[in-house]
Amino acid sequence: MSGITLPPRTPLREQLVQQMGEALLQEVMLTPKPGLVDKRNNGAHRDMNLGLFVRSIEALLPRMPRFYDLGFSTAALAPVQVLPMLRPLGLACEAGMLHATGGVNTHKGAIFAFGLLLAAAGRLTAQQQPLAQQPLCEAVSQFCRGLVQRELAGITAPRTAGERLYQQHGLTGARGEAESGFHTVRSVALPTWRRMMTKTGDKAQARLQVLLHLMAWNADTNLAARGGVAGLHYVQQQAQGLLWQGGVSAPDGMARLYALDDALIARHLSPGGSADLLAVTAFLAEFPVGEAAWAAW
Ligand SMILES: CC(C)(COP(=O)(O)OP(=O)(O)OC[C@H]1O[C@@H](n2cnc3c(N)ncnc32)[C@H](O)[C@@H]1O)[C@@H](O)C(=O)NCCC(=O)NCCS
Ligand SMILES: Nc1ncnc2c1ncn2[C@@H]1O[C@H](COP(=O)(O)OP(=O)(O)OP(=O)(O)O)[C@@H](O)[C@H]1O
Repeated sequence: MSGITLPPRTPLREQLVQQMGEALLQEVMLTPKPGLVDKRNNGAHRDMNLGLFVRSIEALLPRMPRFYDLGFSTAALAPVQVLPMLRPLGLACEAGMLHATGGVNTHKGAIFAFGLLLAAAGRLTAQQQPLAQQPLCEAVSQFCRGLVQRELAGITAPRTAGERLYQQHGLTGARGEAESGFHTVRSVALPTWRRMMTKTGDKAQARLQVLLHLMAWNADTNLAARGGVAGLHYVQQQAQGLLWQGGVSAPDGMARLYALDDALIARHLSPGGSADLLAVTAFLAEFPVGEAAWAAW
């Protein structure tokens, strides 16, 4: 593209893409995740398994630096002008995912979220702003300003689950979460992560507790697409009940988690959106990075 200033191939860009890959791998390997693909089973999915997720991640990562580069080279533009330029990259990523998975949607939500986050990181770096959680999420929110109103409010013939669920129930899904600057991640998941890491330092247990909190409060359109609003509320109530009884740290916490896994599988329910936000939480937990990390010392 002529006239576009691309960033130098800095270690920072490669570090961020590596952090994204690690976050996605940690998410799918975490076990037991109720209703989701993990090392114990394929959750409520007939068309997915662990190997497919790993192949999908391997297919996605080489495409992700483009989001950072576009965020960097468009740093002088108004944020709302950037999202339409990111969309083709996102759709190409989805095509790459579907090619790698034989047509199975493993990371649609993750591509959207991480494409925005990497573009935000590129924008902040070009603007010499600190790479920390708050400015990163604020930049994502600015990219997506008006997205729900623009893409969902006027829908007459819904083509996707997300569009249908907005029309029927006003659920905003991945778009709403991104436009809010990942509010659920910042207000629920990251505080839970920090609290658990301070309390026990056990990363696996902290991630399971984060997932439970996300399942308890996130309006996950994957659940609503599979089980209607009743299915979404069932999972939220079950997760809230488990947390109320002490969560994963309770003496019978893990046994209750396995039982919830079996219950969601029996009901064909999969909290895929919460799984995506779990990966976003793991990614953001690494920030501040770069100069901001040194400045934070
Ligand atoms: C914006 C997209 C992902 C919305 O897709 P869709 O209409 O199916 O919406 P929906 O929100 O139901 O689901 C998408 C995925 O998001 C995840 N998800 C569901 N609910 C939530 C939630 N509350 N919070 C976060 N993620 C969620 C699920 O894994 C789901 O598979 C899609 O339309 C799209 O534009 N994809 C191309 C990628 C792109 O635009 N990238 C450019 C920005 S980088
Ligand atoms: N470990 C995981 N297991 C299952 N789904 C996950 C996992 N991690 C993330 N997800 C998310 O959940 C989505 C898969 O859920 P689901 O299969 O309900 O979506 P779908 O493919 O759109 O629906 P359907 O399979 O009914 O056509 C993926 O797009 C992904 O965003």
